[in-house]
Amino acid sequence: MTRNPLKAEIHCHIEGAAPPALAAAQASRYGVDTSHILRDGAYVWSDFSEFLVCYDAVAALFKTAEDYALLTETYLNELAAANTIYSEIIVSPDHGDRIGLGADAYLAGISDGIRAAREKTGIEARIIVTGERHFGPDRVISAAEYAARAGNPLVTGFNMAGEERMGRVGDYARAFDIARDAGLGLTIHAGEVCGAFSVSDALDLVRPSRIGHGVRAIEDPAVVERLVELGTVLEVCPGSNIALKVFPDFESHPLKVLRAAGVRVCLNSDDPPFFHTSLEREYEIASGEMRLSDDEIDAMTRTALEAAFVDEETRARLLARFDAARARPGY
Ligand SMILES: Nc1ncnc2[nH]cnc12
Ligand SMILES: [Zn+2]
Repeated sequence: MTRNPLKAEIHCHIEGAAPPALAAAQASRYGVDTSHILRDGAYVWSDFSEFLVCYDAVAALFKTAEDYALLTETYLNELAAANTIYSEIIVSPDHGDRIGLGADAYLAGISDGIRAAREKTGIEARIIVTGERHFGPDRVISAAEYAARAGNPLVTGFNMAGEERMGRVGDYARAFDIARDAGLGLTIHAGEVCGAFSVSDALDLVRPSRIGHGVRAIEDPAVVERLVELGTVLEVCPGSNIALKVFPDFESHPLKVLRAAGVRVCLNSDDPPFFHTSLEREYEIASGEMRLSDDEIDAMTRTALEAAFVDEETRARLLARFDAARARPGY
């Protein structure tokens, strides 16, 4: 019998988790033509720029707080069914604004979805507010200001996603200062589309405890060394990296090498249906294609829980649940 380990993830974009069937249902409800982004039950894009366009078009199909509650609960229930005990969801108040819903209702819907899933399944989840880099520094700063004053106990972190090739990290550093001053955990997409310089810029100018992807640090041993010294956690998303052609195949993906070098890494799904993956599938890839042992995989789950943006009492509870499961005979 194959193992069904306990799982955790700290990097998944909420709109990126929309199953194509749900997006299609939303489109027909609102009378939106999706033939350019959705074909034969799959999202249509061919490179990173097109992926971002497709992502924004899918996001625009969710228009009310109830839509967002449904999307969030659907995703978390699916994670819980795959033995997942913790999830961090990346959300963009800009998307709430762009559809005219407003950031407050957007966040309220997502929070309702989290509470509903927790009640049904026991899964714990938190929200990371993100700025979208391709919307420019002013919007990213506004997103940080919004996160800082949200006053929502589920909002525990700040991120920057989007087009990594736009501007330099320094252009956005002020947003991270605002989020840091508000006590939010910091993470940033870097070293995904751009090379190791982007990771060192992030370390210098943002000083995050985690980096989204970060895998192209592998191109510069000095940057890998810095990640080890600082204990920065890389939120690695192998299926995403292969789908976006950051690396040609799982064989050449650097997860294993980074791990062996002492970098703290964990497994994540990023935008699962866009990349034909799921968190469950990422765990299968780690053990199958990447030949990581059960202990190595469990160590990555533990790293995700150690790096989670939660209060210490919640972290202790999650780690106790994880350790108790591992101690059971036959785990
Ligand atoms: N993989 C990714 N990289 C950057 N921004 C994103 N937004 C959603 N998915 C993303
Ligand atoms: Zn991401």
